Amino acid sequence: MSAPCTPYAQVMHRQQIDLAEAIDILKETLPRPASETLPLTQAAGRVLSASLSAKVDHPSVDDSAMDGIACRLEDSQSTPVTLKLIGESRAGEGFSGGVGAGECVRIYTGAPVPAGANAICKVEDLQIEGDQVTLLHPARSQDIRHRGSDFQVGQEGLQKGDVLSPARLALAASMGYSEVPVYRKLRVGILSTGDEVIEAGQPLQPGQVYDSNRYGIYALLLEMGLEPVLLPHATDHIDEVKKNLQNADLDVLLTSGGVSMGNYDIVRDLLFGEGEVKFWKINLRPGGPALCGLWQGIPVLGLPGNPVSALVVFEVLFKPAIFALLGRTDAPHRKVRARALNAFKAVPRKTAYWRAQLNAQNGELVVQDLNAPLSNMLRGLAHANALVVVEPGQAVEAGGLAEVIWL
Ligand SMILES: Nc1nc2c(c(=O)[nH]1)N[C@H]1C(S)=C(S)[C@@H](COP(=O)(O)OP(=O)(O)OC[C@H]3O[C@@H](n4cnc5c(N)ncnc54)[C@H](O)[C@@H]3O)O[C@H]1N2
Ligand code: MOO
Repeated sequence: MSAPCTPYAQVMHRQQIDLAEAIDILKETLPRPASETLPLTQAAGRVLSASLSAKVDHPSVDDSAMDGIACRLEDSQSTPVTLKLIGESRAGEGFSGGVGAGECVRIYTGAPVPAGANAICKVEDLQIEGDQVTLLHPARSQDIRHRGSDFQVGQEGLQKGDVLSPARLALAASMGYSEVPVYRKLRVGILSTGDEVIEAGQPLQPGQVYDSNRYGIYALLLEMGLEPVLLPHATDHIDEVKKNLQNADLDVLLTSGGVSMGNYDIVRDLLFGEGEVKFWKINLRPGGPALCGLWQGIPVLGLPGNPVSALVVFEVLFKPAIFALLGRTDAPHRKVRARALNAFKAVPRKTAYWRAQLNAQNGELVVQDLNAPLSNMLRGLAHANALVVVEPGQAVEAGGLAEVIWL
């Protein structure tokens, strides 16, 4: 096979950029998703595309926090005291009369507090005989939940960019919404390349490698609430890549492999030759050769083929860019400082992300290397729950404090 032309040659010495700049450029390259309105049962995990204000007060009336009786506070402070039972207030159906001096009304949790009453005594503190109710302990005004004390009409309860967690979906319902505006899921294509890369489960010849990237990327996309579209794997021929992209109807394309300095790095050649390159190469280890651009109007992020590089670039570049694009109100990563149980090396001119285990030990966070430093060593990443971030020239010594992304 003859080597493909390499138009990258003119730019192979282009300056590398920092990760923060790459995140910004990628975000600007990605399309902002449209909104859609979904019923609450279909909106779990989606991102709100507009803020939601309460349509009602909650609670909608002053109601009881306890099953018991409602009475006047002033009648019930020196106990035991006996009051006259004059009626009942049930949740959904209040007592229409008022509570006067020496009187009380049976009440249940969530039922409206009748006019005249301003305290509740719970049933465990009562002796009830016919219409005579003896309070063994004083009634409490704190057991009344006031109208609008959770939220009031017009109050903003959820913000544009909030991810709809179970509790947020429940809040949307209690604010009066049966459907919510959310961003559409971006359709993200996954295309792995490489003559030596074969489908998992097939017999492996020497020199071949199973396509692990497509499954790691697929799961990461699902985890982020995006729609993965698995495209057929392409060998190292630009025409095959183009054929596999036909009619794919994608918002974004993630490729794996073919972005480095080899003669057969065809994703690089496709973007330099027929597309538009936004950036190529980041001051990052692993994942330095990552490439971003447009091909036929589709934003493309070219992930390096090395399995750890592909997944780490997704985590530290693609994920923050998507969060920024959607204006998500949560952070893409939890960042902590932890005591290093071993040294973590710095890499010249590059920010390094070392795969590690983060744990709590004797009241502090500690972090330990997984002894799988190379970017083909998936075993390390698979057992990591953290990435230790080491800036150039700032190696972390054993016993020192490390910056850690908690995965
Ligand atoms: N002369 C240079 N060579 C390399 C450089 C460099 O700067 N100068 N960078 C190295 C770095 S860093 C990385 S990372 C890789 C990235 O290479 P590519 O993105 O071009 O990927 P490939 O060459 O196609 O593959 C690299 C490696 O990964 C394996 N691979 C590829 N696809 C998959 C897959 N889907 N699942 C599992 N494994 C995969 C492939 O067999 C290779 O072993 O370039 C370095 N070289
Ligand atoms: O992206 Mo590479 O990991 O630095 O081998």
